[in-house]
Amino acid sequence: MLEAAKGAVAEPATSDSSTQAPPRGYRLQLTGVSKSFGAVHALSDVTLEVPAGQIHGLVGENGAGKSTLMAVASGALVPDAGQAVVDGHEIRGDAVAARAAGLAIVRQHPALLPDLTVADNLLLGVPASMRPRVRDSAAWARTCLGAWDDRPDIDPRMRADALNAEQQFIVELARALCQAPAVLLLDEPSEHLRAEDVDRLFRVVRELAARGTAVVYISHRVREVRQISDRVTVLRNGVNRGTRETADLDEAQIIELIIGRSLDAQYPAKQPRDRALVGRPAVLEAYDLSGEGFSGASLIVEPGEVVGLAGIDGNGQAKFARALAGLQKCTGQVKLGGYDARVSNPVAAVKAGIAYVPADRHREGIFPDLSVRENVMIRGVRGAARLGFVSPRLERQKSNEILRRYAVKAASPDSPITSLSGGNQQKVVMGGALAGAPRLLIADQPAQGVDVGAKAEIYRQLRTVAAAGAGVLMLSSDNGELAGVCDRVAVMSRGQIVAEIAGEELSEETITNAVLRASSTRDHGAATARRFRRILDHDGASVPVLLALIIILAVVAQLCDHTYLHTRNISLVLGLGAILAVAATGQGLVLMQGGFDLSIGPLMSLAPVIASFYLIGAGYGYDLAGWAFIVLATLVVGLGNWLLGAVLRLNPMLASFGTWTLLDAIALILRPQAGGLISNSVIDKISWSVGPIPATLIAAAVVAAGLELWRTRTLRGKALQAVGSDRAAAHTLGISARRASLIAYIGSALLAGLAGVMLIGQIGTGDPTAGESYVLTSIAAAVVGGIALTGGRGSFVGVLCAAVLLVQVQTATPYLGLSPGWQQILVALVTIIAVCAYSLARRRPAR
Ligand SMILES: Nc1ncnc2c1ncn2[C@@H]1O[C@H](COP(=O)(O)OP(=O)(O)OP(=O)(O)O)[C@@H](O)[C@H]1O
Repeated sequence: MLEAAKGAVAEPATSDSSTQAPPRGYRLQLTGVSKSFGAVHALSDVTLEVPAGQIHGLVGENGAGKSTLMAVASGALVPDAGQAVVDGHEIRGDAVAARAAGLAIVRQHPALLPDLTVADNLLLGVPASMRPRVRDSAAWARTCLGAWDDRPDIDPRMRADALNAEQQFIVELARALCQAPAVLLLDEPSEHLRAEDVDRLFRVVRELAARGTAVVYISHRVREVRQISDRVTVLRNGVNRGTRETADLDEAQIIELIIGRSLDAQYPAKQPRDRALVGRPAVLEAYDLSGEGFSGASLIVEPGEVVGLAGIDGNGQAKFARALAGLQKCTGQVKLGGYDARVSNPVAAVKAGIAYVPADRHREGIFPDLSVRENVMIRGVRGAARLGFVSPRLERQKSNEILRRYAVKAASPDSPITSLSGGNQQKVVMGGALAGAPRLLIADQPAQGVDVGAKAEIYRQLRTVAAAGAGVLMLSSDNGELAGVCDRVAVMSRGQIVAEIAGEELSEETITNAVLRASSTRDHGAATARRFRRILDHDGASVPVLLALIIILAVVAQLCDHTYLHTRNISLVLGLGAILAVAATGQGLVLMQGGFDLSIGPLMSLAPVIASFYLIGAGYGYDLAGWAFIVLATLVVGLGNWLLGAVLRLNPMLASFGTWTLLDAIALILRPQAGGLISNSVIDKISWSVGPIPATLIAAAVVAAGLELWRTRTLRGKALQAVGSDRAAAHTLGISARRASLIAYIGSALLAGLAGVMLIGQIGTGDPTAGESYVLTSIAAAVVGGIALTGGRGSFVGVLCAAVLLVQVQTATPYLGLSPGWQQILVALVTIIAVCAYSLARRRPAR
């Protein structure tokens, strides 16, 4: 096994190292593994053993159980029966233990945390013993990525959701490779890679195997499995159908083992176009189309024709196709069926009869909250609608027909789409698009991740749709597939169509030649725009803007009324700003991990209420009891919110609404009306200030800066963001969501308690409603400060600035000559503008 030192990455194989004898014995042993999901038996008594240095192909139809088996091996799933052993360590549903034992997995759908940077994703995804110091992570990540590509176009500071599917996959791959794993599981690794990168992958995999890594290689590309693997295991319906030496099998035999019968032909026969279609206007005429990534591209698709778009990824073909589907702006002329058409947006494109199947199934293809049936019908729903009404009977009938035709393996049509295997999800997306009887079908990687049997069915359907008079534009990184299915293939390079191949000339070789001969580009354009976007995208980008707004507002208010910048007024704004800042920081902590806390305001009220009974100058014992009760109350509330939200899994908003009501009631029982004077010595201590700067603001700044450091410089801080960013991916990486929630809720309650204590300095009495206004303003300040309501990102220093700004907006209105009603209007305006600005800055261009 490669030596992977802390903070280092695996050295690329040298001729010396590759000649070392690999360690003996099985590095991966899966014995008698069974796993069911309800009525679906995903695995039944499967045994798979991979010795050191072996590359083991794992093949089978969609839904055969390959990914489930790998999930058991990697600790993501607990088997119902059987055992998984990685390099001598038994693994049972513990991803961290599997990783520590030397297992690395490259999943079909990369488990990346979208709001975190590439460097953070790499850092959190490797075993603890290999992690560098957090502040060295960017340089370390560069080395990790460099192990895959010596000129990586991925900046470790980019957020994962800014990467395209191929780049995301490369990050997942780099994460696995830099661990120098004892066992490497590759689940359909070539689906996201360009042809030349597949060769590189093979090289890397062979080097790892030569050093003793046991590799499991899952793929539907039988030719690749034959090329790379030493032995091959076939799974069918969750059962191991046998393990053989790969060299003993040819492609046809492997296919036969996979589908249980021989496949007549992978590609359908290309019938000549129906005579009736000849002479009809072209389905698509695109003239001189230009947009981001392509220019001057012209293409015609005749009725009955399947046209392919080939080219090295990043040469404009995907963007050209998206522009035709109305998903990207472009100039030029588009005609559909002989008439000028506007495809300026997807609604117009769909109305014009264009159906688009995206390459990125997870981001744009499936509707994860809907069932299999709903996902099928949502694309082809027009076929089941009469006068705008959808007939449930027809919908059921049509969706069942499509599920049957593509042999979609699902427990029931009403199961959630996310319970389907990756390839079955792709079949649903394709089946739905084809059912919509489009005039022009644009399919980007239509057979991605689909098994050989269903691939053949998809190809047949593409030809059938065309034969019926539609036009098909197909994009694929597999030139063999383009040659097999298309009548004509256009090759794109540097955003332009540089060649067209048709008829007898059309073959995998001619396409590959044309692609390689064309000078290509890899989308490095718009680097400046990307740099600017990265600046905007930075979590701390809000801070200078908010500070500038604070100064501008102060100057304007001072110009309107020269008493505005009076020391007392400054002190008041900063004092109130500090209270809101601490409350909003607590709110931000919870929001960042994907929760919500409505109990902050009422908990703030409780502090002065408790203080009004105990902190009244009645002696040391009373003081001690008062402070102890305040701390205890915050801890109990924090723990309660955590139990309800993270353990009992109640909706966090509803759970904390319950706590809010309860706390309100307790405060009102203790003090039905404001009363009870808190001792002056306590108030004086809280209200202490340095010139116009209150001590509370200094405390708020220390809290914000401390949490900011914690968030950016510690693994716990990053883990909290990871949970908010994508709970499922965080779970896969072995990050405990419960622990992150506990930190967030306890932290939030403690900060609410601190804000309540600060409130004592302002009101000096036990007011049971004093904190009420902070329920919503704490959320507003957190959002204006840049914390995403969806979790995963934001800046605590931004929250501090936003709190001061919001208080300043409220206090400046009389100085600006506005009536008190304007206070709320201005706060609402600032919040809405901030939300719009953040969502624009964080919007990702579709890829
Ligand atoms: N979380 C889940 N809930 C319900 N069913 C599931 C779940 N995960 C997998 N399954 C089912 O288990 C079976 C095996 O799925 P698995 O993802 O292992 O197949 P696969 O061989 O990897 O397929 P593909 O080649 O399409 O990726 C499928 O029928 C799938 O629908």
